[in-house]
Amino acid sequence: MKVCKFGGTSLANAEQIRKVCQIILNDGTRRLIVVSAPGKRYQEDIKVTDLLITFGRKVIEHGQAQAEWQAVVDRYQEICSELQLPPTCIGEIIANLQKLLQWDGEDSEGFMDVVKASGEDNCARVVAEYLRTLGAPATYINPRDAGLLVSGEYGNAQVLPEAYEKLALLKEKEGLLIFPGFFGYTQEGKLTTFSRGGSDVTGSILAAAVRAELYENFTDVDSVYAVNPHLVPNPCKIKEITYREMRELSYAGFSVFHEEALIPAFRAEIPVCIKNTNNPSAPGTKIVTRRDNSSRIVAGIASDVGFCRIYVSKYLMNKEIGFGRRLLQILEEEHLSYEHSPSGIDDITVILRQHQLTKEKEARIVSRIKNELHVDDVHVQYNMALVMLVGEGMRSSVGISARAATALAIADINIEMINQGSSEVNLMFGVRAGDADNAVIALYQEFYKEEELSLGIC
Ligand SMILES: Nc1ncnc2c1ncn2[C@@H]1O[C@H](COP(=O)(O)OP(=O)(O)O)[C@@H](O)[C@H]1O
Ligand SMILES: N[C@@H](CC(=O)OP(=O)(O)O)C(=O)O
Repeated sequence: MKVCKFGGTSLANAEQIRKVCQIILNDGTRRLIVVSAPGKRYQEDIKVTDLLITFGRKVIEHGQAQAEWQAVVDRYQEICSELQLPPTCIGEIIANLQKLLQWDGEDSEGFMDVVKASGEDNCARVVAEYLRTLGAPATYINPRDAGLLVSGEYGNAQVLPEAYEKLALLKEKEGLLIFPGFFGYTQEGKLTTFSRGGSDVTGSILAAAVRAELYENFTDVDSVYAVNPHLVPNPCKIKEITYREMRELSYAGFSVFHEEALIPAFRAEIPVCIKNTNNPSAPGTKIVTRRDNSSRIVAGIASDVGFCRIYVSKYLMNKEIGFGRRLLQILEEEHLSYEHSPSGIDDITVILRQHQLTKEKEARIVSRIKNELHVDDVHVQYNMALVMLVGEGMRSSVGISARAATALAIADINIEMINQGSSEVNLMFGVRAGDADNAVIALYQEFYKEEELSLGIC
């Protein structure tokens, strides 16, 4: 059995849904299908999930949001009528969406998750209905009935280990199973969504649970590229990439596959393939345990913005037992997660996602670090980007850091921090956010030279 996930771009309108259903029907082993909510139909369009978020926020703030609600209804109405689905289908969807208008004013975060999840839930109903009109035995599956149990952190659910046993029973069901992505239920029965882009996570969990022969993730590009295709035209295609490389690149900004989607598939050793709904015969990108890295040492280059760093210096820090622990404990007590912490003899930098910090929190942390750790200097710097070179082959290659640093110097980019992951699969540079794109381009030119591209090494 194959598990297939179709992203929002693959389900944006009736024409795309027709393509998706053809892909499903072309291969009898594609039986467990995960769908996202309809995505953008064109560049300036708005994804259904974003329409729903605007709707939910307005309901919370003003008690009603009729125009925003109608915008969501219109998207489904257009799809259902173009697919010529029986009127009961849109009737059921409108009834589901009407329930969202009757919020009782309690638990606004829980309400937002219910609102967001309705995007995938209704889309799964549409896809199942359309497949039935084509004569295929398709059933909509409710994640609660199927046992997709998750933790209760709204907007950031994590699958619970006990979910897998129940989900494995899906294998025994007949016909095509259409499963809405992006959400599950807590033990207490509360709907909770994964973080944004989380339908990839649902697909990976299901693939692991049913021990799928393959997890196919359908999107709108022919493959994963060595660099974001919006930054470099026609970048090198990645044919094979390891789970670890993909995990690092997803973390660092490859939005094509959710960073949390690798672990379930990896642990269950399920091969993953990223493919294009608009060009399904293209081989796509395979995510594998091992790859031959002799031809391509650097697998990919990514960047992400929105980081800040807390710089702390104190003479003889290296000799002070427990300094690092006490510093990180302050962050823990302030409910902050940190990403990295490169250090020197007398100083240490802690890098965080800056959305976690408010001005008040920053002031409190700085004052606690000063007063409790008696440091010489502490300051916070915002708007950093992390630029990451990733490749399993880097571990055994001499001179990668030197080449990267030289390329950045030639591009006149100031490196504010360098960090090499302990596994030596990644090399990370902290730069100003405004330099991130140029840094990626400079590194791409260094590691993917014209002549190599023309030799067909990519
Ligand atoms: N390195 C990369 N390789 C391929 N696509 C990338 C990369 N980095 C960013 N992307 C973007 O990811 C997009 C696909 O992800 P997403 O929009 O989440 O798709 P879906 O709606 O199918 O889930 C592509 O259209 C592309 O613009
Ligand atoms: N629809 C959700 C979940 C998702 O995975 O979407 P997509 O497949 O379009 O990235 C979101 O926009 O976050």
